[in-house]
Amino acid sequence: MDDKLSIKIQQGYLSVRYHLTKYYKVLVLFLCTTLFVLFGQIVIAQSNYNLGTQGKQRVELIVGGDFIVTMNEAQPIIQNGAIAIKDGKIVAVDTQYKIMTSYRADKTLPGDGLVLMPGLVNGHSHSAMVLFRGLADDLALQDWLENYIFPAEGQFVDQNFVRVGEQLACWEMIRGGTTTFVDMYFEPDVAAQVVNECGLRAIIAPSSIDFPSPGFKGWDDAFALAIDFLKRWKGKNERIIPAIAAHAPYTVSPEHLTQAIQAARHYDVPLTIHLAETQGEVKDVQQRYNATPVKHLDNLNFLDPRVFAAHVVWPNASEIALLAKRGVGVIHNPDSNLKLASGFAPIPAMLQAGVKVGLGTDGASSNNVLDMWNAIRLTALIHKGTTLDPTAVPAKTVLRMATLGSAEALGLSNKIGAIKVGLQADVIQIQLKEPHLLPLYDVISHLVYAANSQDVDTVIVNGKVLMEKRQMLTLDTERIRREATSIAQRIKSQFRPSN
Ligand SMILES: CSC[C@H]1O[C@@H](n2cnc3c(O)ncnc32)[C@H](O)[C@@H]1O
Ligand SMILES: [Zn+2]
Repeated sequence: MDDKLSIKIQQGYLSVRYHLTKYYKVLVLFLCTTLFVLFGQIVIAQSNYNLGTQGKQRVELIVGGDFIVTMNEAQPIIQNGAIAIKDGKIVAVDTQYKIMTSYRADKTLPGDGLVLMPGLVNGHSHSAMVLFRGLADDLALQDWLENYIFPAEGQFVDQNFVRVGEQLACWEMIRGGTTTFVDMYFEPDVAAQVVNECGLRAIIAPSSIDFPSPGFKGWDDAFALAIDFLKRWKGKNERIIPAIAAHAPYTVSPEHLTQAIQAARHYDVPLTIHLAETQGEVKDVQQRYNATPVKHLDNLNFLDPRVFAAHVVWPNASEIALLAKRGVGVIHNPDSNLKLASGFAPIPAMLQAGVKVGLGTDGASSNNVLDMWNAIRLTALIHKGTTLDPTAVPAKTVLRMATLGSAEALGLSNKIGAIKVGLQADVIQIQLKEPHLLPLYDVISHLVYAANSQDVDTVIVNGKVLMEKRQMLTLDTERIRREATSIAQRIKSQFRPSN
């Protein structure tokens, strides 16, 4: 029958019928069935979703990785893993399947082609010195410090210098996967404000030294400001830990070193110092105090677990034993030690003795980058060369030093340094797809010997994403570039070294 409309009067009603061909009847039947099936599927999906989300715990963030390198002895590497983050802390570490079926998150950062690991902990830096990057190279420590750096600091370091320098340093550190750093410098309130805004975690240790430094006549006024700073900041911000810094045994008198450690104990804060950095320092301290630098500090009752010392290139065997016994942390800065020709710190012997050893970059005018991947790679290489032993400081040990090792040395391992339930969520994702990371046999090997700072894909501190897929989220990088360039122009035209 042809399609046609027929209108009839049937039993008193007006009947409108549309006569369809066989072909159209099949089509209508097909459409109705499809609609019915689709509707059924929507109902089933909705009830599955309700069932799924009802049983799932809500978290803020889920972060995945093809591998999680945890630094937790109990579960060192998890394949196809993920973590759940709530209130800035890690609340679960497991396989992706377990995490995805147990938690629902406001945001998920999938882990395909990525390693998830603890953020890097830079145990020694002078952040704002990035503005002196490349100003004085190829010099020995004393010449570099006395004739170039101290004069430059006297001439240019002020609040604006530290604000811009700190921002530039934080930008560089976030790009490279550093999530916590130690800042031993000037203008601590400005530094703390920048750290607060950019989202990193930092120990901020205002410098005290026995002679004039930017803004100070000498030790007394510098130390008074340091105490004032720590009284105002201690316990105020989860990510900002105030500390005390005494420059070094050759620039701070025994009375002032004693004052520093007493204050650190009284206010219960960390204390940091440059120690046994060069052979010249060992000679100088020996002559003045009739003791080698570590022994000199021990004679002053200075050494305890709240102290962490940068460099320690020239300790003798009994001093290494003393550092281990007193629980002092040591921060190894291989780039700086090589560039200033200070020497090779006896890291294998210190690890063997049980010293808490972490890694740092030092300032960007003795390095010249705040790049922990360089420090990791150098540490894994130079000690093999100096000991003629290829098993010295293996890859796994170095990666531990850059994360949990530094955290232990700084007294922060109850908060950071590993991917473990209860610790703060300071984690990074590293890409594994670029050619220098292919093929992949051993993820730890790649992280130590092949990866670099540009492989850092995403950075999270305290559960907050600071860089996502290399996109900076908390700093105005264009403005920082402009301001840093303008300060550098002034330094270039006005700086006069003192020799
Ligand atoms: C008082 S701490 C800040 C002070 O230390 C200077 N400094 C930077 N790097 C080093 C180093 O390797 N050894 C000794 N002193 C260093 C920095 O320029 C500040 O003046
Ligand atoms: Zn230093």
